Amino acid sequence: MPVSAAASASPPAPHEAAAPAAAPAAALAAIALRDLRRHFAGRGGVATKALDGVSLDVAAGEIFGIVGRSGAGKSTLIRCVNLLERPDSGEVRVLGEELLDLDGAALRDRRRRIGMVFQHFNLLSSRTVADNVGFPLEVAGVPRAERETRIREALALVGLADKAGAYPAQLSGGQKQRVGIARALAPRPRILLCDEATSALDPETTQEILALIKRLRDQLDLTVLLITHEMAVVKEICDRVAVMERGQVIETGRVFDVFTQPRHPTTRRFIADTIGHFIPPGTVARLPAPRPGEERRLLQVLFAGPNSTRAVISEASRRFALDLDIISGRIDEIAGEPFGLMALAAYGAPAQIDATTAWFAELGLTVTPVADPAAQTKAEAA
Ligand SMILES: Nc1ncnc2c1ncn2[C@@H]1O[C@H](COP(=O)(O)OP(=O)(O)OP(=O)(O)O)[C@@H](O)[C@H]1O
Repeated sequence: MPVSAAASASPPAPHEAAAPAAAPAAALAAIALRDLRRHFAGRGGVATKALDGVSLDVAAGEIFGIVGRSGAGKSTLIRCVNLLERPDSGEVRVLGEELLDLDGAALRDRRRRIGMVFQHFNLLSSRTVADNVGFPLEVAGVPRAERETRIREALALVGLADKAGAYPAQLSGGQKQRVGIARALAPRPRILLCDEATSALDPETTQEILALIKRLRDQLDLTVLLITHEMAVVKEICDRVAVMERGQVIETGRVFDVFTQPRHPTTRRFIADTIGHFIPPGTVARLPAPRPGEERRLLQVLFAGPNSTRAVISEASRRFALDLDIISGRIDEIAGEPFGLMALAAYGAPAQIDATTAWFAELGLTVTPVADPAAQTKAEAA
């Protein structure tokens, strides 16, 4: 079925967040999933809905992350893309072709365009690095001379040209994962699926492997779909992200937009875990008390884009006749774009503080109230 015809007949992927311009048209999607459902029979006859109507488009050349807690359905979803897992219903279009319509030799052939990298590397311990990398080629019947060329090529791509004769037990975790990636690349795929590829690695090695995946995407023009339970991985390398919960995609969009303007409470929790605690409680304890008739409110302000915060804060103090103390602040980067996170203590009449937060929102700043421990203690005493 031609992709464009199929795309016009299918519903678009739901929950697409801001910046629709960044979302691919289904016709350009390297991977287009529509309404995927996969139920597993559970104990006592209660079915687990591992996938409960998932639709997604992954554009050619992008790194797309799927994030979710354990049991959200991520593994089931990624395994549906190469039909290691067959959905009960839905559509799995990869590189313009419906895979569910294929079987036998045709399906095996199309799967060679989809490489897969695993959390625990899945290397054969009795084989050398070169023989592990060449394994999928051997299975596909690629002649020896061609195999050797491709093995050399794949090992060079991951920086392990000198380890061809080593055995997996002689390698570090990061090197084993590089072998896993070389094995996925040996058949020269167009798509790379990464199933928690860095979850078994320490933070430094994780950074190295993520940088490698990004470089390979650029160098080979790959499309990468990765699943992870860590928003930090998404923040590091993904262009777009989908957040999954209980078999459904609950939010999707450009990584920068999802981080700076999360809409779903689960996404907010994921992001809070990544950005970390922001207002040190000791600092709050040392803040002055509000004057009579005034209120003290703690606010977290996230800003992205052109507004200079310093100018915004002094302007707000003048406009709304209130004091704004900066408690802490930092600049971070998501997908190469800077954003700032600041904690403020606002002192003034409640109506003026409300007007200030409304004005900040109008300027495109994301304002989140933070519980004031002093106010809580007072309320408890009353
Ligand atoms: N083969 C299976 N048989 C029965 N239930 C399954 C099977 N595979 C997955 N499930 C169930 O489907 C749900 C989704 O599982 P899945 O592994 O896709 O989630 P996940 O987000 O990848 O979680 P994890 O990171 O823990 O693997 C879970 O409740 C899981 O127990």
